[in-house]
Amino acid sequence: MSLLAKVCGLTTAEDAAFAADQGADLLGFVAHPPSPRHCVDLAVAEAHLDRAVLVSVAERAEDLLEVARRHGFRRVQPYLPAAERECGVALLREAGLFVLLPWPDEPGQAALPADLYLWEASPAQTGVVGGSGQGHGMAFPPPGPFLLAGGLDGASLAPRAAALPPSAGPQLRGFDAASRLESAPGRKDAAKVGAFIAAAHHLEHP
Ligand SMILES: O=C(O)c1ccccc1NCC(=O)[C@H](O)[C@H](O)COP(=O)(O)O
Repeated sequence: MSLLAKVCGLTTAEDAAFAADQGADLLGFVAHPPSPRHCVDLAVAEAHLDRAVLVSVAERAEDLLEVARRHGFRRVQPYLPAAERECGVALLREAGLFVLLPWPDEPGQAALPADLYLWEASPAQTGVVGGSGQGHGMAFPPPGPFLLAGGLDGASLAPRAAALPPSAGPQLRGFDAASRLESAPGRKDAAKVGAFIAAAHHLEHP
């Protein structure tokens, strides 16, 4: 079974079209103004709704849902305050959205149900929410199938997959990368994007 490639932090129609043409399975569009990968015009995602993911840092799930509906997103990656997370994720799933739930590599998280988890570096480690370009210790695996993220690019997929804890390997469904695929903050490098997607699709499921 081929593993998935999610290219995250797309900000322009050109970069999104290139990643889609290269065969990216999922395309992430970030709604978080402090990020260099904030997508000012989420309408660019509307040409790719078959694989677009709304990646949003929001205080309330209702706000995220409103943005998702306005643009037609069918998948969301919600970053919600801890107190909102359980109810918010339930609300988004009840609304029929596919939830790719961020799972930072840190202890003590509630095992909320989700369609897929995104195992990424903890903000306590990186100092930022979401994309940081930093890997993590892979010490606290998600409770279900996941995409592995955190400082990945085409060259690092195979060694990182090989270093997964044995219990986590069977749950690996693919990879996500953002900042190490850039030529400048917020813009993707075509060669790096192509190499990442090819490497993900080349790997066999463990
Ligand atoms: O990429 C961002 O700047 C970002 C900002 C706010 C929320 C989420 C964000 N990215 C989410 C992702 O899915 C990243 O691709 C993932 O954490 C890996 O990032 P990177 O280590 O930069 O490859």
